[in-house]
Amino acid sequence: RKGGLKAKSEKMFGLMDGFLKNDSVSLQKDILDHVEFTVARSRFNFDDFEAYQALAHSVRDRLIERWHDTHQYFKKKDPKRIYFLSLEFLMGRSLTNSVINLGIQDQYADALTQLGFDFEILAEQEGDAALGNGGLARFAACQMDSLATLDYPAWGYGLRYQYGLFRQIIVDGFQHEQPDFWLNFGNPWEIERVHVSYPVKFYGTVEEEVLNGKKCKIWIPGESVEAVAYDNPIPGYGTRNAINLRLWAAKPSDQYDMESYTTGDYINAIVNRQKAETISNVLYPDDRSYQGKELRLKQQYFFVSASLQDIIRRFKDLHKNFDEFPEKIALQINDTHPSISIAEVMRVLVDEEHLDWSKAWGIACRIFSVTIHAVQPEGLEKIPVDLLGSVLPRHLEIIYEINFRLMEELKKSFDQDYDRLSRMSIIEEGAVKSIRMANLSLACCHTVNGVSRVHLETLKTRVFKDFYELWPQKFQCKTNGVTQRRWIVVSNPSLCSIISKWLGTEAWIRNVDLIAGLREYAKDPDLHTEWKNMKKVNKMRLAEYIETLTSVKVSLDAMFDVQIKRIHEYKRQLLNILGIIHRYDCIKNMDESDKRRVVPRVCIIGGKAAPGYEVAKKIIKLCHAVADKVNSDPDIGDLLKVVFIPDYNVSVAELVIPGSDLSQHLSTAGHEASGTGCMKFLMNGCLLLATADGSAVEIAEEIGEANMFLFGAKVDEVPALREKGTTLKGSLQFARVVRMVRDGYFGFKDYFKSLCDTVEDGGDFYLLGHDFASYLEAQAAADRAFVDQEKWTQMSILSTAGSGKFSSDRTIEEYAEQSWGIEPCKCPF
Ligand SMILES: [N-]=[N+]=N[C@]1([C@H](N)O)O[C@H](CO)[C@@H](O)[C@H](O)[C@H]1O
Repeated sequence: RKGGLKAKSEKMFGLMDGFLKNDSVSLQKDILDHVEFTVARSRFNFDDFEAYQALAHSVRDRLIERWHDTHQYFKKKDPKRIYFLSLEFLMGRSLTNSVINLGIQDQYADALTQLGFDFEILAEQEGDAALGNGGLARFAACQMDSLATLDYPAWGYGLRYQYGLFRQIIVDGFQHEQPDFWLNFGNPWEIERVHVSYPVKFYGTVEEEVLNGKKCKIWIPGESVEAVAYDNPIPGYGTRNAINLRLWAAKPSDQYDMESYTTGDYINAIVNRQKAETISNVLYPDDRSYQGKELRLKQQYFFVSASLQDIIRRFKDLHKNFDEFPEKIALQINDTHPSISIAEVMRVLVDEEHLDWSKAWGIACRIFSVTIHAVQPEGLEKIPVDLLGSVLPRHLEIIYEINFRLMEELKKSFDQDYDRLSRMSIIEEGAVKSIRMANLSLACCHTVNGVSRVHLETLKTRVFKDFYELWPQKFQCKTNGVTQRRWIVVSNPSLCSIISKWLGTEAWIRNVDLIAGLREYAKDPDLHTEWKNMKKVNKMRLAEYIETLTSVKVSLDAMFDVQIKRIHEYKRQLLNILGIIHRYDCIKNMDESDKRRVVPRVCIIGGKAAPGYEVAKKIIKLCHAVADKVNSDPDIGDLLKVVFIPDYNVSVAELVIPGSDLSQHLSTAGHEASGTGCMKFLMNGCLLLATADGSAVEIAEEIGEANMFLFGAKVDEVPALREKGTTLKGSLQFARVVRMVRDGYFGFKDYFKSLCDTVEDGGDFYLLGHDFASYLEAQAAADRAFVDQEKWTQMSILSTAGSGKFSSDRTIEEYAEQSWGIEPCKCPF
């Protein structure tokens, strides 16, 4: 059989005429072949979208080629693998990133030119894969790019939502949500693996029976759904490695309950089967946490069960003994969303592989690690016991057993300290008895990661204080990072060329610490000229986009001041808008000579509000109401323009960030676990105006506080300030601008009343009033700096030069060395 197989593969290899060719002519041939044979259009008559589809399929061929070679090699070397489980992946577009990482962008650009097409125009045909909400989801995507580029043997696992994050439509300044039919015209970047599918069980009961003299539990499920794999090759940059992001879609299981058919209840059977498919239908659109939604729990267990069945099958292909499991597998769960996987591993090892409990638990504790993205305890997931008991009865039993043994262990250290025991319990007593998924994760995971140094301190001293005092060794900091491939090379090619030119190498794209080499040229006038021109080119592109979308004409000489992120009270977009009202009010009361000294601004805000988040939706409306007033006021002209960019997503970020001069990160200190948008702006030489919160603290250490504009209460000052409550008075300017909104200066007086109430009369939980004065000072400092364009350009260059730490490559290397214990496994050919 071995001989036969060997002969067969030699024959196969013989037939294969080597690797796909990437010269322009070969690419032209492949693209036209896909027009005719994949898109099935005549090669003499096809439109831009069909050209894009054909182009995408020709790129996909090259991804698949590397995907195969990489996985053949992983199989051969059998290294320890990292499996990254995330309920969300915000991938964005794939075309440009793929051809750049494959290293064949120029060849494709030439091939298309020969065929009479423009690469950039075809790239615009692609829709975003928006399978996530915000930072946590994009963090997962950046991680995958770095895992591939650094040649780590890694897999990503998630859900293939039929509908991605809703499209944001703005009507009369109000947000409306539209479903995101992202799969309508197919998805060339995925490969449906009909042969890779697993049954996933739900509901039912748990029976006990004796097997070989040992009592064991049998779960009799009530429903079964089929999980089918869709593979998305993730190419590394400057390497042949291409790893896999395997997303699961729910299909009706092929088990026919003949019962219903015989009774002619056919329709019902079909409806039930369709119900099964809904599990992977839609992404929950809220960046905050979810308490007790049945479908959400089913989504979490669905992808966890399918992923673990797939992981264990792959392990068993090469290994017989589960003692080797922790040597070969590391499991990273992205926040607590996949933490039901801990109970699932215990169920499989104990109930199906018949390992005894402590052996199984020992294995679980050696394979799992978790990244926590939330800061506030109320942001931590809890699942009602009744719900879990109904959907996953055996898992509830297992979690009770885990908790029982945890409590027994804790009693050894904290015998009478019942408050601590109840705080650390995985089971939360109370009105709604619930499972604390974070406590389950902390009880099992060998490593618990915070996403910035400030965040980890908050987890150690507040959120998980009890667990930190018991297991300090588990708590590690892995400050987030973003990939410079997408956030410089793909989205800002002119900056990419400048950096490579002045560093005299492109090696920084794989080894970003080299970017610090720009520091020595920070005052170089030639670099300043090129740098300013690069920013101008990107600002022109952004200005055109703004005019097309909102018909607002903006001046390129103005400072482009940007705040783009999910709309949330703690991110304080309202502080930005109240600052704009103050600026508007000041200009209105200026005489012409004063106006000549005003630094013109274009204030750009963008972001989606969770559909049910009324306060956030009011903030979006207020932004539009202020924009309508300011932009139509002849006294203001180009001194101030306000623009809300609708439907903010990864592709919009790739256009806005390179064209930004100043970006705002205004979270009340202690509320932003990290923030990753700030890192993308930093890489693109955009100056930061920020509170000392999350990763902004580490950014200030890397570039120097003098190269950014910090303001506001510090993390350790906030609790005391909140104590002050009503006595805490905002500045006069603050009271004035809130009054203008409350009095209906921008209209919608009644509608904005509750919004004003959130920041006045002692209700100002996020301290907008307290921080307003220092916020205006920081804004004034930014104005003064912007006037001195050489100073500003120097600060901009030093921002990019100091951004190396915030590459997801550094983040991944830390996870690999300190958490996962994995080594690179580079595909040789
Ligand atoms: N969920 N969650 N958490 C977040 C973001 N909202 O997605 O994760 C992001 C990624 O870790 C953080 O940057 C951000 O501060 C934090 O709020």
